[in-house]
Amino acid sequence: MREIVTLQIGGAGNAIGDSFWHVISHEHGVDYASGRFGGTSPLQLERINVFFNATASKRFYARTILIDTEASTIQRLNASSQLYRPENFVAGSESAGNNFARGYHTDGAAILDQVLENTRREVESVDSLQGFQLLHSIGGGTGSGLTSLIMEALVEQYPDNLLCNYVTIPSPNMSQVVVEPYNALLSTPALVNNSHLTFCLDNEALFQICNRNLKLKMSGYEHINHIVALTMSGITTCLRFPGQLNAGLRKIYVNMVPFPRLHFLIPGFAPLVTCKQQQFSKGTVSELVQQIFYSNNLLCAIDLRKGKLLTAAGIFRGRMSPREVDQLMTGVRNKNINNFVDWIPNNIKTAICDIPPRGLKMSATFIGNTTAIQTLFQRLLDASMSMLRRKAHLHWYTGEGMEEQEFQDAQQELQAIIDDYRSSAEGEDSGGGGGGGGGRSGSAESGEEEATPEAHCQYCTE
Ligand SMILES: Nc1nc2c(ncn2[C@@H]2O[C@H](COP(=O)(O)OP(=O)(O)OP(=O)(O)O)[C@@H](O)[C@H]2O)c(=O)[nH]1
Ligand SMILES: [Mg+2]
Repeated sequence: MREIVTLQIGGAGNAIGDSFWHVISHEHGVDYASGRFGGTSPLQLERINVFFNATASKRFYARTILIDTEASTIQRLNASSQLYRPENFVAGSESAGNNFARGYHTDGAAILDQVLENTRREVESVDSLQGFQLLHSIGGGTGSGLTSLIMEALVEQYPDNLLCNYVTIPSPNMSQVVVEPYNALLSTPALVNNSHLTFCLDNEALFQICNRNLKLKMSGYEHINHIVALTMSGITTCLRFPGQLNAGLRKIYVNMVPFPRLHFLIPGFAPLVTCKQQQFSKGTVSELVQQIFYSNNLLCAIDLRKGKLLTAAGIFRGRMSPREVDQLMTGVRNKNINNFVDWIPNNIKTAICDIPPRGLKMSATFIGNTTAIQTLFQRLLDASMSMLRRKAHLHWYTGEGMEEQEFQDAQQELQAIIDDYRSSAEGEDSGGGGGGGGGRSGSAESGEEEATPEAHCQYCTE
């Protein structure tokens, strides 16, 4: 079995991680509170070991390390579920206070050894590790600084395994902390140089999805995290259920990343509509295909039409015809040929899994590697540069041992990735080297389970 070890880091990383485990434990028939299997289909168990460990007493626990510089966030999770192994909680004594430097150099560094020790124990208990999945924000001090430190250590200790990051990107709509753009900027070098696959989860877009698409009254992150968890469940469908294209992290890497540096992926999800709107929808595969290419359904605040897709994938769930899905996806590419680079033929892939997510008859998850991501990076660069020019708030960082030069280096790295994406839109050599698309678009085998979606809405209580 090709197992994955998850590390959920900091406040956002742990909250999103918890939502993810909620969603996927249900899909695999495992009770979130007790960790006991109560499922009905052998398909739920066939690849459960990718994300869960089984105990001798037939209970399952999430193969995840829960990490934070402050204890309160992860203590709450410890109390809420037996899905988490008590030894896998790693907490420091004080939050990194929204400061990358404290996450990287002091408060975070103080718990690094324990993180690596717990990780080693999980790695040693599996048959054949495929990689790590790291969940974290880049706005917080722990999510940015400690994660960068952990990534450097993982790359050194496990050079043959892949690192996949699910990164929460800050938005002023969701957080008023002024130094978040600095933390995001300082996270760039580790993400560019050490991550193999980086899924960008932009709070700006998620805020809009809740307000505009779902008309939800927002208080806190609960709804946002649920949408993220549904999307992560979609992305990992092929890893967790048998017979799929992109059935491993490495396959996603090979199919989606044409050059090693250009590994920043934009996820999307459909349907993202209210129950009332759902009543007027025909509920067809064609609608899903249209929706996943709408910028309003992306978890990043970018406009797909302002760039070119290097690669794209659609992961469909529910009972549908693989032929129809393939034809519709190819149709989108043919109709919008100018929005796809012409130097990677067959750069759109599909996969189908019979088992729908809870509460839906059908769903589709999008993964896109698009040059339009420049606008997201430019937003982060501009936000940090306006403060950096005046050296505003810099003393919080230099006071913790950082040099001003580290900001300049990070800025250059962010500018370089913007330039790389820009030149690949123009068809020039991005300088990234290596990589390789390859593979024909394929569709998945059908599973056996009869879909039995429950009669409640994913997004509200209507
Ligand atoms: N999507 C989402 N974003 C969150 C959540 N919690 C915090 N954020 C965002 O994450 C950033 C703050 O990062 P946190 O993860 O709370 O910080 P941390 O990693 O714990 O770091 P410190 O608290 O500074 O030690 C801000 O941009 C918040 O808007 C969450 O549950 N979901
Ligand atoms: Mg925190």
